[in-house]
Amino acid sequence: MSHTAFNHEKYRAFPVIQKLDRRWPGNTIEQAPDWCSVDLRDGNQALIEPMTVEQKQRMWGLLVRMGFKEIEVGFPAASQPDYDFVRWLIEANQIPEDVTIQVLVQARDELIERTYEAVAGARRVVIHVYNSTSPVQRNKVFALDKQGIIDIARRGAAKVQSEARKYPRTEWVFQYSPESFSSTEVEFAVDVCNAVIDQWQPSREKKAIINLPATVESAMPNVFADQVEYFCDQVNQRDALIISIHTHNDRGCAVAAAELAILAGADRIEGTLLGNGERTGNMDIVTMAMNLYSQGIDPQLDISIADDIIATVEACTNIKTHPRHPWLGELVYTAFSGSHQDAIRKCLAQQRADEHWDVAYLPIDPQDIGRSYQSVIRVNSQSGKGGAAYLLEQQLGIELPRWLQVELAQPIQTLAEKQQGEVEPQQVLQVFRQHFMSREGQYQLAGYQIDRQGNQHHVQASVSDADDLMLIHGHGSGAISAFVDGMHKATGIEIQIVQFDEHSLGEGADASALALMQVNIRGQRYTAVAQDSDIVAAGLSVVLACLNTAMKSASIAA
Ligand SMILES: CC(=O)SCCNC(=O)CCNC(=O)[C@H](O)C(C)(C)COP(=O)(O)OP(=O)(O)OC[C@H]1O[C@@H](n2cnc3c(N)ncnc32)[C@H](O)[C@@H]1OP(=O)(O)O
Ligand SMILES: CC(C)C(=O)C(=O)O
Ligand SMILES: [Mg+2]
Repeated sequence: MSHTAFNHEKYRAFPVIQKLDRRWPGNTIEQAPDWCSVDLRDGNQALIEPMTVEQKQRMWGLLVRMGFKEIEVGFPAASQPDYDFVRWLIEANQIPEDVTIQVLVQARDELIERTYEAVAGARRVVIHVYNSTSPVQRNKVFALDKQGIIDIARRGAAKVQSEARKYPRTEWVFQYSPESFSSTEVEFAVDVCNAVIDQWQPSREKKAIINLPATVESAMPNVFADQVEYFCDQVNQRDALIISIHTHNDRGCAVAAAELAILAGADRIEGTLLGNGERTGNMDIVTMAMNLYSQGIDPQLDISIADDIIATVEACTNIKTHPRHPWLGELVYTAFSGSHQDAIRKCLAQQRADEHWDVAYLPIDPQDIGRSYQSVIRVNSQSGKGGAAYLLEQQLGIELPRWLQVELAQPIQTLAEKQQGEVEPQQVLQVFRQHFMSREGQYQLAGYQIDRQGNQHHVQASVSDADDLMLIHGHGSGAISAFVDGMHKATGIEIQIVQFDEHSLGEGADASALALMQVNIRGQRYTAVAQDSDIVAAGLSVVLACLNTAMKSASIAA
């Protein structure tokens, strides 16, 4: 049944920009932009419970560790915690030489004055002033015409400038945002910014920052790129400006919009870690940085400390990270499905350290961000033979032959379906031991002796048969075939070896051998694995283990 309130006719399409000279589609990103974290401001203002000073201090520590050189630390004129935090940074000497703090303020005189008081004594500060410019803000919020909006911007810019003169020991950088830029007529956005630029008179040596926000993301990223390219072409004194981008994620494209904006000529990106921020969040800097990293570009941020990033963001925002969050989510380097596991296993086995990364389904090496290969492949009912084999191989340190992978897949699938969930690596090992390495059975190897003449082997072995001890003699081209011959003579059971593999486990005094075998007895196949410190004993024992498995089945026992 349709819901009458759900009516698309309530909305209209975003106006198309008639831009026939667009150049950005042919550009590429070749280096990281300047980054500015706004976690402590835009991220903070969107939280149910804004960060305490302690949480802000913790977030600050992380941002510095990651290598941010510009950090918007708050809106100090808005609240006492914001003010106190900024004072702590300055008075406790917490700002490294190469890091610049940024503070946000509305274009209002009393707030600008308080903002300067808050940052007094800092070495270098970006004063970020803004007012909103879009039609809905002009008409409904500010009830002003275009000139009225330009006047707010110019007056705010002038006030920022005059206050700065009162604190000559600080190096001031001025930043202006036409808030709601992407919903503003782009020609008018240029006019407003030109008024601010005219006031500030920046130069190539002393640039101003013009920050272009998609305060609410309202159109596709290509439209935003057109707006940014138009702006960069038309704004005055482009070479005296740093063009910054501040996108939000209302349509889920904040990162894409920021990337296309770089193609369109922007220099700097504002965003937050893991995308916290108003509504659906700010542009996620971690995602954009990792997008660059995975293309061979140095992101100039340390994302290798992924677990630290997640733990700190979660502790400061009280928001959990989605397990499928791009690049950092708990599940993004994990494959449950069979064909993915198979491909990952094969590619990982061929990946060489001196070659570019080229692994199907894994866009980067999970180890780069501290994830182990152990967690790459996980097993549930969607998994094929490769998954369980991979987990077992990780634990045993051997490569399972394909025929045994197939054998192992069946009991693992049964278990996965039975428990309706993930099969842990330990369970895979348990199933393997239960199914293939049982030491119980009628026949056990008690001792052996081998004579070799040329290619001929003669085996004399003692095999316990329940309470008796059988002495067997056999001949063959190898120790195993000679033993099989002896067992045939002693029991009348013909054993045909279908598959046989041997691996050594461990090294030195602790080394042992693993013998893997599949036999055919009276038309049926049986599989077993035996382990022994002696490689020949492992090979003979696995014959008996296969025979024991066969003896337990109805067809042989009968
Ligand atoms: C897109 C963004 O994220 S912008 C940043 C938004 N962040 C925040 O607002 C968080 C911190 N802000 C606050 O705590 C408060 O807004 C304060 C303390 C700064 C100011 O509070 P108030 O004085 O009550 O004003 P408020 O913010 O509600 O704004 C209302 C008034 O300021 C004017 N105003 C709002 N923004 C601006 C601006 N950028 N420049 C100039 N005037 C502005 C409005 O027109 C309105 O004027 P009116 O009272 O004459 O109608
Ligand atoms: C203050 C501005 C830059 C902002 O946060 C926005 O427009 O989203
Ligand atoms: Mg914002």
